[in-house]
Amino acid sequence: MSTRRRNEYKLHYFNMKGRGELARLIMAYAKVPYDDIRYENADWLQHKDRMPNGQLPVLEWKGQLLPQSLAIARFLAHRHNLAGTDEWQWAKIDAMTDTINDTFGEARPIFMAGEDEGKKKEAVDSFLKNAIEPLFKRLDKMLEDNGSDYLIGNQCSLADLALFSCYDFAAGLCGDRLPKCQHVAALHARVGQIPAIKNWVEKRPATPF
Ligand SMILES: N[C@@H](CCC(=O)N[C@@H](CS)C(=O)NCC(=O)O)C(=O)O
Repeated sequence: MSTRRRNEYKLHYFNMKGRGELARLIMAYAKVPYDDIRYENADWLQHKDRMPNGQLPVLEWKGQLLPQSLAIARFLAHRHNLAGTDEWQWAKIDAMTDTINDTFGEARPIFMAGEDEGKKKEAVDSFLKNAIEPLFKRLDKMLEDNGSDYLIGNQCSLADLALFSCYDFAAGLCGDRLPKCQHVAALHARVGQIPAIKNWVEKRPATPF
């Protein structure tokens, strides 16, 4: 009989950062072991009907399946001390996380372009111009004005991990074309230096974007 303890959580997603990496980052930050289940595109249709919305990510906890990346992130943030110090701060963290997460929808045409390099370039240009540049510029100004090391309040929260995840996702798609926003880049570096996050980034499976 195996004495190995089962992990409390299972995260179901594809082998990409996308909408799943935020949950992985939270669990890395909280040092919670979990099953990081990654589906290959070719196998996905076999599993699709088993998922509540027919999409991923899905968090499995106590035999139940929770869809929606932000519902998953909020649940984990509340359980692992990333939800701020009071209800108002949480509302601001939540709003910021939503705002950052909106960029994933804007990246969809890049994936829809398939092998068409011309279309792909157009979609990357549009993603940068319409989603990433306005977001990063707004956040850069906000960080400069609030003088804090973090987006909301004075400690790392879900919003900072969302920014870290979005930054890496955008870098994976746009490379060195990311806008140069010094406060945003400094926050990304600061989060990347948190030992548990650094450890995850160094050890995680190769994950393109
Ligand atoms: N609003 C959902 C969107 C989920 C979503 O679009 N998932 C995509 C991957 S990022 C997916 O499962 N695509 C495969 C499919 O729809 O069959 C969330 O935030 O989790």
